[in-house]
Amino acid sequence: MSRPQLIDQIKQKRTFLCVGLDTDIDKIPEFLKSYPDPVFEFNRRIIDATHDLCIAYKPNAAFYESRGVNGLQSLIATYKYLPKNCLSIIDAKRGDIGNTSDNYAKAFFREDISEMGFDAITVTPYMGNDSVTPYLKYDGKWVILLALTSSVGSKDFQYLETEGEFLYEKVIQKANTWAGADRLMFVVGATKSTEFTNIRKYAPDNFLLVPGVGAQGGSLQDVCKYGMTPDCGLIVNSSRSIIYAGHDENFADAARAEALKLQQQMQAELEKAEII
Ligand SMILES: O=c1ccn([C@@H]2O[C@H](COP(=O)(O)O)[C@@H](O)[C@H]2O)c(=O)[nH]1
Repeated sequence: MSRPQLIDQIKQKRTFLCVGLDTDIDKIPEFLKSYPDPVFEFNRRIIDATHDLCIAYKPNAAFYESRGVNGLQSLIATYKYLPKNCLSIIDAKRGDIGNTSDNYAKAFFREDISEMGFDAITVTPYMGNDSVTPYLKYDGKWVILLALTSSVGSKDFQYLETEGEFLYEKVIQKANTWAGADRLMFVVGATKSTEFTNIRKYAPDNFLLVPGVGAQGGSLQDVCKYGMTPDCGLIVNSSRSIIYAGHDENFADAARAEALKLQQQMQAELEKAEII
């Protein structure tokens, strides 16, 4: 999905919500366990219940890889089921030397080889240019680089000062010399909303993938106040607060109700900023 298509989806659907598919087999309703692929069945019902309220889905690779071959089958089935008008993000947080990154890129971008052709992948920046460029070779695919994460541990490295700047500021500036805002996004945690004004100095046009609203307590309103651009520039993810909102046969309805609350708040923010 290109940048203009993404912006168009945000305006049409009046939302910039990403539903995180962090599907833990131990947390899904018991009645789904009789299905051949319970995790896929759970995801399928969540997607059916939310696709008009969001513009992206983000399966987190850890929840699938931890189940070995079965998990990979669930991930592939989920990828294939994702609506084409939603940005598909694999939250894999990969990063390694060039030839290894080439293979991570194949794993998640080359549908002809791996059966998965996600639109975007999250990547860690700390091994530098040659670890990131293999993902940028794929025209039309997005790299979403970790900049300032929602984690408490972000202070350990991302706030280290070097040449008068925080490391996360350097990451954003350097990475923006590798690709444009039509291919590169950054992860910035909603729990860091006070930093958004600063981040926009270095990333005025990039879309930001913002996790941390919902279970981690980040404020959607603050994220919008300090991080929104004339193109919206935000994809706000929520995983647990949506997908585990209900625990019985009605879990998909409960997920929809939570997604709807966020969509309505996002619509209000888009209207306030006169984007729609
Ligand atoms: O800084 C980061 C980067 C990634 N994540 C991921 O986003 C979701 C958040 O899930 P919630 O249930 O809404 O808290 C999850 O997949 C994380 O691995 C993040 O939280 N912070």
